[in-house]
Amino acid sequence: MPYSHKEEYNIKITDEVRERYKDIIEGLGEDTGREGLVKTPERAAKAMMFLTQGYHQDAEAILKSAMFSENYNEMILIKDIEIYSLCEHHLLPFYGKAHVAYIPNGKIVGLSKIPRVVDVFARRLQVQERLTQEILDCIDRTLKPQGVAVVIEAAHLCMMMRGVQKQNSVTTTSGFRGQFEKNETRNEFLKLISSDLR
Ligand SMILES: Nc1nc2c(ncn2[C@@H]2O[C@H](COP(=O)(O)OP(=O)(O)OP(=O)(O)O)[C@@H](O)[C@H]2O)c(=O)[nH]1
Ligand SMILES: [Zn+2]
Repeated sequence: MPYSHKEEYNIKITDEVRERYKDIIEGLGEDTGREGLVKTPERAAKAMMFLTQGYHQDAEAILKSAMFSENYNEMILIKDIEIYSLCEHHLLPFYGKAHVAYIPNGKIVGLSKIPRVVDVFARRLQVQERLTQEILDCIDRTLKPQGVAVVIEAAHLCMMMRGVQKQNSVTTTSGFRGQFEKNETRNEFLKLISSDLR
């Protein structure tokens, strides 16, 4: 069966990334011919393609695919969304939780679409601040809610395995728009994300 344009593109890029990984592994002094490493450049290329697939995904379209008119004017909070991203400085993972809330303005969105949007932006080379902002902007622009809030708490392997080697530090970033710029709403959101209720 002939490959589609997208599949052909993916195969070409994976081939190129595989060859670069081979160079890197050999540059580190390893033998890419030994049994355990023969398929490693290919596996690593596929893993990296998976971890950066967000470049080829459209977060706005994901939200638009499940927007429904609904007269609900309270906060909707999806908390503890696990995130795995790659720090753009060291290409090492950072991981943790995202908490996303919005107050609708006539439209709600299918619940699963929020974590999907989080993944689209997490699966790119990132800094935590931009990841937070991109999720916030996308929901604000597409859903046009009365307010939106995003908090991300994450541990960075580049600060744990190397560099300053701090094992327990957690970085928190946040963004608030519309109603969440008011202290009362923001505090309600912050209280809800700190509760253990599931
Ligand atoms: N603001 C921000 N910085 C990040 C993030 N991920 C990694 N970094 C930081 O990016 C910085 C890069 O600084 P450099 O001095 O160029 O790199 P480096 O010599 O490897 O720095 P050290 O990690 O301190 O050893 C480091 O301070 C990292 O901690 C992130 O998501 N946001
Ligand atoms: Zn880093």
